[in-house]
Amino acid sequence: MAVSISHLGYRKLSRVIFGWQAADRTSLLALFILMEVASHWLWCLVVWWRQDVYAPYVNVTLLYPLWIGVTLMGAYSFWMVSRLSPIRKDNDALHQWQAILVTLYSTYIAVVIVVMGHSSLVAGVSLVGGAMLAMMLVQRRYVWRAFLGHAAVILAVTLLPYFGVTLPNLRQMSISSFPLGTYSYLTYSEMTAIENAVSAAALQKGALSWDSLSQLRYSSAFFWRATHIYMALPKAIFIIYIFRALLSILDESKKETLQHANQDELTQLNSRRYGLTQMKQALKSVDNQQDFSVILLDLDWFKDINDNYGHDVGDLVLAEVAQTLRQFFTDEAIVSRYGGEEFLIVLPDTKHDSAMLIAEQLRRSIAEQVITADDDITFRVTASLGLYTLTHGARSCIKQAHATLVQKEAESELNQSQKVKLRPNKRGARKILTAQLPQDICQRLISTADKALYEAKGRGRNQVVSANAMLAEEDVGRRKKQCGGTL
Ligand SMILES: Nc1nc2c(ncn2[C@@H]2O[C@H](COP(=O)(O)OP(=O)(O)OP(=O)(O)O)[C@@H](O)[C@H]2O)c(=O)[nH]1
Repeated sequence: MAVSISHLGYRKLSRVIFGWQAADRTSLLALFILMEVASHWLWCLVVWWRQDVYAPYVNVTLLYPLWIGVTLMGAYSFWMVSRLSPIRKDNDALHQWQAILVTLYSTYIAVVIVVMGHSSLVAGVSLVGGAMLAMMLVQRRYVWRAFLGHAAVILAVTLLPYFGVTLPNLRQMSISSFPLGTYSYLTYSEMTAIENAVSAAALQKGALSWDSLSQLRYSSAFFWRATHIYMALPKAIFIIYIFRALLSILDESKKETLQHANQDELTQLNSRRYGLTQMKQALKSVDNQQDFSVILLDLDWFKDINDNYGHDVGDLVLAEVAQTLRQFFTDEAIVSRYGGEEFLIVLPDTKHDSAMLIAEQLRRSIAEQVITADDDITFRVTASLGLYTLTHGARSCIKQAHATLVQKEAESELNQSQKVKLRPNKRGARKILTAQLPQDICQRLISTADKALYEAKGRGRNQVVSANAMLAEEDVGRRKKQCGGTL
């Protein structure tokens, strides 16, 4: 459990704590319990010390066993703080200790609440807050069981007096005037009723005067309410503070995870998966009159760069080319690292001729770029590019062909169901309504661009080849029939 000065600070400290091993976090829970128990011990000390003032409302005879119990729990928590870290490797033992710690603490706090006089404030904070804090630090199933046990105790404490069971309570009252003539044993409910009456009397005029305030200060009502606030409020603030830290850490780690999933670490471009997701979305949002272009770019002889200059230099080249791509394109283009030294560029709403022009300019920019690996090593790289533009005409043709296919499938499904006298499948009918572009349309576009890229490599590299032009050279009749040859 090493926390250095540099860790101090809300976020850093929380990160360190949640990064700890289970044994250290259990020790930390024991430390929190120790702190709470110490505050109870202090309360016992003050009441014992000022018996002269508090004797009218505190049953001092019961204070001693409570104080002993608090001391024992404190000693146990203290021992746990130092005991747990060394057994970090023994999982079974650690889990046993965690179960014992949460059970003992739940029992302890339930007894304290009963003996000090249960109030909804203390019971609520202990029940919910204690469980929340413990769940962040130790095995959740133990805390859940302890929480249920604790809830049962609170329910029992609330109901038992109605069945004539009197629970031991530190609260007592000796009143020499109204409403009782002499000291008398009162139940917890009777005492709180009197305390409420005293408070109401003090507040009768709607505002608290100094006289009534001092009258209240020395009353049992004030003492016990102050006690409950002392027990519950710091604990509530502390737990909410820790919970806030946990949530902010969760937010940060969610952001980090998303970034890792969506961004390629080396090039800082979109990852392949995120690039494809964005491409799918872009394809959905282009309107009926817009063309959609896809470029696949692959660096030439990249293996040689790795072999000649080393893998680090290869990485540097990838990062520099990625930088060129970022500078070259506007935000509308979707640029992602598709594979090792392959990049996918999606240009929504871009016609074939404009896309060819862009691809050619890009090829030239990369070829002109001088890579400086070390002070004395400079070289250039080239790239081959394959381009395919899905024209709006081809797109509606594909949609239509796909809709026909889906309809045929649905009809055959319907016939099949009627043959075996099954109820027609509603999904089949819905398919017809939602049929748009086929699910694998992105892969089809990319593989068409890939064919053009392969052709560019075959033609000697460092050039742009259009898949549309390649397809145009193929059998026109077949292409017309099938909406663009290979697609
Ligand atoms: N440094 C580095 N190399 C990578 C990375 N990813 C893939 N490579 C390497 O890229 C090289 C790709 O080699 P090839 O597929 O033969 O391609 P090429 O040498 O560029 O040849 P052509 O594509 O035919 O021009 C392989 O040696 C991979 O190990 C990476 O992230 N960093």
